[in-house]
Amino acid sequence: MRVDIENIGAHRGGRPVITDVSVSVPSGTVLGLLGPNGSGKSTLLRVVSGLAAPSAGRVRFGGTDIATLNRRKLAQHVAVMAQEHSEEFEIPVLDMVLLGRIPHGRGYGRDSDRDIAVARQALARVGAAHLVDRSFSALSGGERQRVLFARALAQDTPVLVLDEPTNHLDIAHQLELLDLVKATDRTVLIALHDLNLAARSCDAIGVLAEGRLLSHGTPDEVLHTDLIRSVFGVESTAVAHPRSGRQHFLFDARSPSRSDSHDPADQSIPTQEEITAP
Ligand SMILES: Nc1ncnc2c1ncn2[C@@H]1O[C@H](COP(=O)(O)OP(=O)(O)OP(=O)(O)O)[C@@H](O)[C@H]1O
Repeated sequence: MRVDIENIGAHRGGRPVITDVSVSVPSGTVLGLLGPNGSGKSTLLRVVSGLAAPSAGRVRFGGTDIATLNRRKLAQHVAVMAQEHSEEFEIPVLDMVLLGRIPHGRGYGRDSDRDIAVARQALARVGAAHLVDRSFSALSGGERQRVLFARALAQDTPVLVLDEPTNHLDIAHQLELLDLVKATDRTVLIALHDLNLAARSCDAIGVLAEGRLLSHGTPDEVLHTDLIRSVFGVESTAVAHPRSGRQHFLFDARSPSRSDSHDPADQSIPTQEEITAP
């Protein structure tokens, strides 16, 4: 299902934090949102998932303005994995994942055998089948992230909105989650902080800075050392990955103009030879 974000503006705390953002995500593709802390990624994702109303513009799923969908219909279209969530849910993991099935139910009552099968399958897909009988509140941060991702998968929606879903995950589980995201046929919007993981996992990248979409395109089109310097204030070196040939960034130092350090040694940027020397 195609997602169209059209001229979105959004306020938080009475202040404009998103200004005139337009971007389309073709059906079945992954859009990665990158940008410094506070650049508006979560706010934009809240608007796209219908959790917050925009102050301007509209979001369309498959051509339908999401403002016209009731809560249940919306939840049948989009599953959200938010950045912040209550840490102390004293409910079994299976029940937590079954919450994702509510939009498909006919009302309150027993979960169907199919709902339970879908929930168990989702837990297995994220490598969390062994956690099924544990209490959610007794899980580690990374385990909780995986269970919440399973809940989003179990919701079985054509659109997935994931706000920094790799938080707390060890590197193996980061790669596993992003590979699942990449392999899914759903349309995915995902906020990430790791530029290299984003380039590896996303079909397109959108870079937000101060609430505006500064750049949008394929990872190779968007990510380059000048953009990383101007948006993140970091000097970097692009190298070709020895096996995949894919562009990879090495982060060398904060840009001198932004660095807190006055020691020139802290700001020296290694040469290509220094980086590639064995
Ligand atoms: N509840 C709130 N009330 C007031 N202002 C808020 C609120 N939440 C966020 N903001 C402000 O809105 C702006 C955008 O925040 P947002 O969380 O969307 O950024 P982000 O790019 O997701 O940041 P991060 O990378 O740190 O998660 C920031 O200036 C932030 O301080």
